[in-house]
Amino acid sequence: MSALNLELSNELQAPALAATYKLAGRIHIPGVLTDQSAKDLFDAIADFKEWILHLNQGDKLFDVFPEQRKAMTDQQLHDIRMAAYAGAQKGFQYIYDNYPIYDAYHAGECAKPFNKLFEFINSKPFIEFVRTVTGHADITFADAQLTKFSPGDFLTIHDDNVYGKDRRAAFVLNMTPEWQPDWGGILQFFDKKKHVEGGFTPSFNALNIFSIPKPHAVSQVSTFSRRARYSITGWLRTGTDPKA
Ligand SMILES: O=C(O)CCC(=O)C(=O)O
Ligand SMILES: [Fe+2]
Repeated sequence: MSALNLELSNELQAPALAATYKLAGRIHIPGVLTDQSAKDLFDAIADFKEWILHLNQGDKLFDVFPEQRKAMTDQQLHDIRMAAYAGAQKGFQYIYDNYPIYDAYHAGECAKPFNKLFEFINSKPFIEFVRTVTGHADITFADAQLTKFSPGDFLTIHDDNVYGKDRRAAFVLNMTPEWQPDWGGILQFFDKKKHVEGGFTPSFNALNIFSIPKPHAVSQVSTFSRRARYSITGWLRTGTDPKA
């Protein structure tokens, strides 16, 4: 695959988007990349094979790297999944595949096509666009991971607020072509009484941005979903990138 050359659509109306964001604290921006960029990015993601199975066990992170995963039996993988389901009955839980673009980039080992993706989300046009939309003129960099939610995967309610990370807003760029709301994987937002106050269906080439802290979740992808839910997710941060 040739190098990814990503560009923002030139039809984006940043000031109007900023007005919506100011009112709601969140926004769904369809058609954020040019059609060619979105297609090339999707092709790179669909080709990618080095997914890490990413879940928590209580407060601890639990990653299953590709080599370990290949060596596991179906029963072992099933048991891990059942442990995640049991965890979700008690508290905060997630299980999905990821690839830590930000960490890999700074370690000098980012999988080839995604170097360019990381550079794009930290490029002047992208940072200026998200500064305008969010009203946070002090955003200086973005971190990112690639995520893949397969049938059964989910991320329960949380608010993204981590002390010391200086996150100004969260972003999710959805990259699965065609998605039915019945397939789950909805980014849901909750009010103080835990009612669903709104949600974004993952639509292809749409960028969701939301303020922090804001309780949200990714609903479980249905067992009958015909696709996996692919996204690039991360945080728009201020200050000096500690890994740069
Ligand atoms: O994938 C999404 O829509 C949101 C992901 C998320 O909330 C997170 O990674 O903290
Ligand atoms: Fe989140």
